[in-house]
Amino acid sequence: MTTYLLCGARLLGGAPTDVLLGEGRILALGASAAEDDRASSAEVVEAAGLVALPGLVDLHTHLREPGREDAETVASGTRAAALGGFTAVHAMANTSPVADTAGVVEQVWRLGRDAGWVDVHPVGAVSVGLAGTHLAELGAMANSAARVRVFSDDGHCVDDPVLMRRALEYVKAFDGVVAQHAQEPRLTQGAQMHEGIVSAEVGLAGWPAVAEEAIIARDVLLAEHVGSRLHVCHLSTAGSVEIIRWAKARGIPVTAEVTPHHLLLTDELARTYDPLYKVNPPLRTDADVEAVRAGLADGTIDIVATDHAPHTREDKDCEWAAAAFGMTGLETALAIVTSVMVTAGRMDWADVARVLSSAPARIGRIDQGERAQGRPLEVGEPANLTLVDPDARWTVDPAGLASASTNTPYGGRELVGQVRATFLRGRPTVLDGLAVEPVRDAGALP
Ligand SMILES: NC(=O)N[C@@H](CC(=O)O)C(=O)O
Ligand SMILES: [Zn+2]
Ligand SMILES: [Zn+2]
Repeated sequence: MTTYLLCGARLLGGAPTDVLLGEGRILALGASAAEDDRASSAEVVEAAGLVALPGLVDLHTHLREPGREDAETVASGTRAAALGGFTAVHAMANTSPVADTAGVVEQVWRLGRDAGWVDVHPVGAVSVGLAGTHLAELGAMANSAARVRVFSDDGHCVDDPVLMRRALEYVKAFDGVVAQHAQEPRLTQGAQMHEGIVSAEVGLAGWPAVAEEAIIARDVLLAEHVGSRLHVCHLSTAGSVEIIRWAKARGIPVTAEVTPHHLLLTDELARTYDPLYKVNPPLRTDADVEAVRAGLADGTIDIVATDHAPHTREDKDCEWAAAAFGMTGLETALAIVTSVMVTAGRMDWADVARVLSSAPARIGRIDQGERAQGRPLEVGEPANLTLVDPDARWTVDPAGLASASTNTPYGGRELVGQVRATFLRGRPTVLDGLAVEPVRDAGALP
């Protein structure tokens, strides 16, 4: 088997170190790496100046297969993920058919394994058909080959408090987590964008912050009541950050995610009437952006998740009100976190490794190793890692991205931080910023 010697990589942004990868694992670090017998035949990867991070893990990706292969497939979306530095993604359940049975989650898991770009961990639906009335077969999905641990009706809110309570109780049996799309449906009927000064001025129906905050407040209390893990998807308001901060101080087992777009963009962009900026939850105000940045920096918000939501031209190239909600994000996520948090001095690379790898891996229960304990990149750990040029400036070209859909809101924008290489179990899926080949080794290491 080929071994790879990464020369002079800065582990988590530290001093330059050599890293030897082989047999799917990190074989050696530092001076011993180059001296190791197994390094003599290694392929050398020049990594001077590059930061080595543990392979990124996305807890929230829409891969659209089965059902909307015109927007994305497991193969196209996971190739985009590898180019974005990811080695694992959680595939959301709002497919067609919905991933609400063991059969569908196993299908998605197999498609991911066959594609070989990243590990695909299917998310199971909470309710049958995402309809919000009957609990899906959570246990069967958990016990399937896909080993589902994250359950979500994402795209829809589990608004019935009794169903939410039952789901929280049920997933305890297999250490699962319910990931809530927090949106009070009655408060957001017909809503098109954040409710505020801009919505009033442009004349689009408003989506009040309270529609998100009311559900999060209810759900943290439910999680406390039943003693079960709750995860809050794509939190977007200052008030939501306050509620999570309060809940954590109280010891409630809640985790929260923010998307790159909610860390960067605001509702001012709706003035363009360009549906590229139409997303659920909506882009909020400057004050909200500042609150989610502060919440991420102080650990109130646990992770960054992309909510990569590819849509076809037919679904996006139309007037605002008719367009689908969602934007792509796998290939720009790391650069936005770098630009907004690292270059700005609010987070270091160890923090990036936490919010984009170890914390999402732990929430999704996808491995029990050092990475999940927050100590990635140790000898013996799976060789899932990403090399980033921390200073590279690049301009986003929608046509140059690998996703099958082009609905990125960042076209023409200059970002800092570029993925140069991604390794999945010791094999490169990306080298020199280009996709190499998938890893077809039938799954995880023993
Ligand atoms: N985020 C979005 O705007 N859209 C998502 C659904 C979701 O994440 O709620 C989608 O599936 O398109
Ligand atoms: Zn959602
Ligand atoms: Zn989503």
